[in-house]
Amino acid sequence: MASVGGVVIPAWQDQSYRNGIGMGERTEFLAETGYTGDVKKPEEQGKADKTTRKTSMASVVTNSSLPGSNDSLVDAGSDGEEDSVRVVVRIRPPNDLETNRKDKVITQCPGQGALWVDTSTSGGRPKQFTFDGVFGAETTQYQMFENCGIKKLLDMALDGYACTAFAFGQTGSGKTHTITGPMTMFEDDTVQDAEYQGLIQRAFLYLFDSIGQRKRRDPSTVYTLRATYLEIYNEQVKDLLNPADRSNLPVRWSKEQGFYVENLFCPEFETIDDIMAVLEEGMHNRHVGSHNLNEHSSRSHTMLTLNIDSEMADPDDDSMYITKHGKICFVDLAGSEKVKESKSAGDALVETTNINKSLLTLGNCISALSDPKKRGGHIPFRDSKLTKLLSDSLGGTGVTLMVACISPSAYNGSETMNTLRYAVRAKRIKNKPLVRMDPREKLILSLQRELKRLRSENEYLRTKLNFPQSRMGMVNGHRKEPPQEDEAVRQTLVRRDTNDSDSLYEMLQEYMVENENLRHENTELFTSKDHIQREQVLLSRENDKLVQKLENLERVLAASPLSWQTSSRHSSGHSIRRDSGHRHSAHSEGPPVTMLSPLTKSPFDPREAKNRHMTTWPPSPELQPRMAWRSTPPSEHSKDVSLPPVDQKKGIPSNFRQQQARPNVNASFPPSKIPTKSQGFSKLPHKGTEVTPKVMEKKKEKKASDSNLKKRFIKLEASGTTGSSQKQGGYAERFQQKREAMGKKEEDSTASREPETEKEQDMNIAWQNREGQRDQPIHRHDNAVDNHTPPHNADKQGETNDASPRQRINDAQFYTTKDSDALQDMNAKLRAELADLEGEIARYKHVGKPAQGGKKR
Ligand SMILES: Nc1ncnc2c1ncn2[C@@H]1O[C@H](COP(=O)(O)OP(=O)(O)OP(=O)(O)O)[C@@H](O)[C@H]1O
Repeated sequence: MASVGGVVIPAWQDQSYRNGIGMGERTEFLAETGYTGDVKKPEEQGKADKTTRKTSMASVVTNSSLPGSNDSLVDAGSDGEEDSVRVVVRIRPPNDLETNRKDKVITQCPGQGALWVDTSTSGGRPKQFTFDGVFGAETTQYQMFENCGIKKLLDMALDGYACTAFAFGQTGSGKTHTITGPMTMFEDDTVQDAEYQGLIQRAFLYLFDSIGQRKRRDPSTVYTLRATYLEIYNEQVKDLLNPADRSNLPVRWSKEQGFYVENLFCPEFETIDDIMAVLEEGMHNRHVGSHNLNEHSSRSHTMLTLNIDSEMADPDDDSMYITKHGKICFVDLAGSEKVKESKSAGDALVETTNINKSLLTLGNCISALSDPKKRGGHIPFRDSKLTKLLSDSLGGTGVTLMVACISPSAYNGSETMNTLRYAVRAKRIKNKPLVRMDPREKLILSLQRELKRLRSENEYLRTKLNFPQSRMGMVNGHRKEPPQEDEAVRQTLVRRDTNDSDSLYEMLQEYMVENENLRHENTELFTSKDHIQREQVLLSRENDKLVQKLENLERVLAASPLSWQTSSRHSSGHSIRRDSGHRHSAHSEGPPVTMLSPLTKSPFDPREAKNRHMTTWPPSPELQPRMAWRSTPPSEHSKDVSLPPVDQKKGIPSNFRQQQARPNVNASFPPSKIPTKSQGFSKLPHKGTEVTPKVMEKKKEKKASDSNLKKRFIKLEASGTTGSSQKQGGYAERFQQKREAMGKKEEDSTASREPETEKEQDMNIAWQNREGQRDQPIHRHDNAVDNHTPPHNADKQGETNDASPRQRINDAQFYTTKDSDALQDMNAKLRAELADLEGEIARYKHVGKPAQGGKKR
């Protein structure tokens, strides 16, 4: 970007030809013309620079985002970004007539897109304009092509956009010279100097060169070029490539194409010579006349359109081919003329009237389109064939470059001002460029992309929720074709004849059905995930309560003489003391339940999920010992299960409960899987090991004062009426012995159980950390539980359940059915444990009551 004189031009024109005056000359010019109105002080200019730079930068960003093969593919099917019509001005050199008259030159171009026009001769004040580029009288055809922005348009046409370059201005201002080169080039075969070639010929060369480069980059891309050449003469459309048929071709409208000319001859060409021949043919056939202002005056508007179809493999899916229909249209408008100046008469007068009429309509359309208030309203495109055919280029989905051609002479001052006013308005017109594709193909492409995204989302959710993998291509629960076949069919269909609309329609339907199914399935998965989260939070909470209750009971029992008494009754010799090793479930013949303390905090507490990051099986090392009782990973339980039907009321899979249920809890407790001391349990600082005989004694003393149980124990002790106490001595004595024995055992165990390996140390540290978290107040989770909101979501301020799908997927990784399995199992285990303890207590009550009441047999 460069900035001179308060005007900034976009980068694509920065190296443009400068044929204007510098800053010094500017002052001189303004002084000469007596103009002071718009002169800015240097500091004001700085501000203006910044403002303009901002706008221009935005424009550059828009420009650069549009072309480019991959970007445009991404944009296909979606609304394009708004893009202003580009307007450049070209000033022709004074002609012989003007030179002879010694007309005053009223135009100056200081560079950077600025144009000053001295209208003092017609009583006006000097005017300042800014365009996307201003090209002075010395500008060569080459410089014009390189810098006006046409190259950008050609690139975009190759990318599938509809592009239009047109020249407008008064008669004799140099439109034809700019678009095709001087008319004499086509009349006199001797004048074939490449130097005079206009934008069209240079564009042809550029296109062939670009296509060659693109083909080298991607040999699979196929380009097809076709051309049409028409003129609008006296409001009638004529085919310049089919001069034999001089009939008036109808202009029609269709939803897909917009306005188009019916029955136009549209030859395909493959070489640069062919297309040059097309141009020459058209130039020979167009209506040209002569009048006072121009010896070779165009009496019609001409349109040369190059259709560029490109078929290429979809970069996202090799089997899919995309056909884009880009085009570049060169429009050489007939010039407006004042009849009294041109002295037209007869047929020429009719021509002039028609030309002026259509140009007036064009002007009205431009005015309406440039006015934000009128833009959404009626635009009078239908008032002329010219505006009908230019409707897509103006305010449509095309990309447009306008070259305003003007004379430097003061004699043509008012015409020049008219042209420039239209140019200023045209600059305000916004288009929304879109890649042109077959609508069905475009839909297929967008459906394919959505399908791909939904599939990966579906697979991801299934993995995270531990559901069986989906079978791709399911339609209403039934596969239509195996995947390979599906691909082959798709490929065949895509490489179809364009008329094969049935195949396309079928394919479209299949994609739509599959996408719909996937969307539905994904919604169900998300719902399931939410319910799993809620279930887990509730389960975890219940587990905590159970553990708490269990601990209380155990502590009471451990501190009571009953523990000794009861354990002594068990032939197995297992103590209910947790650290004594094992304890049989009261209700099963299964292996003994492992120590309770490691479970006092749910290892799968979803409320800690954020810190855990346990997303795969097997779980993280610190969790493995506590999960070792599982003989098989949960995924194996559900490996062959298809996606469970969803309970509509609850929104969770109807067999979700069954999946989680463990009919025989102990059946999944193989003894071999019980964690041993060598697995790092002996050092775990659970409450059992913390309760040393001394502590227990203190606790016992404290609790004894207010515990009914203790009162009963005391009575029992005093009476010494129990069978066991009679057999083995007094309660207090036995209890003391037991405590001593246990304390010794624990000391031995602690001394001999220094961590042996690094892994074991890590596990112990991990466990200690977990135990540390355990002491955190539980109520920090309760809000989340009560609100039925996953706690980690609740932590985030202002975040609700309508998070984006991606966010929801990310959340899902912490809530798997593995976690639910573990929580369910633990719950069952804790309940069994509790029942066991309650059984113990009941037994005690049974034993204690007779002693109390003196009725025991
Ligand atoms: N930039 C230029 N450099 C040199 N000569 C030019 C330039 N522009 C125009 N001319 C000459 O001026 C004359 C008129 O130009 P041209 O025919 O292109 O005008 P026009 O705008 O197409 O007019 P009309 O609307 O009547 O067709 C031609 O002889 C042409 O060669």
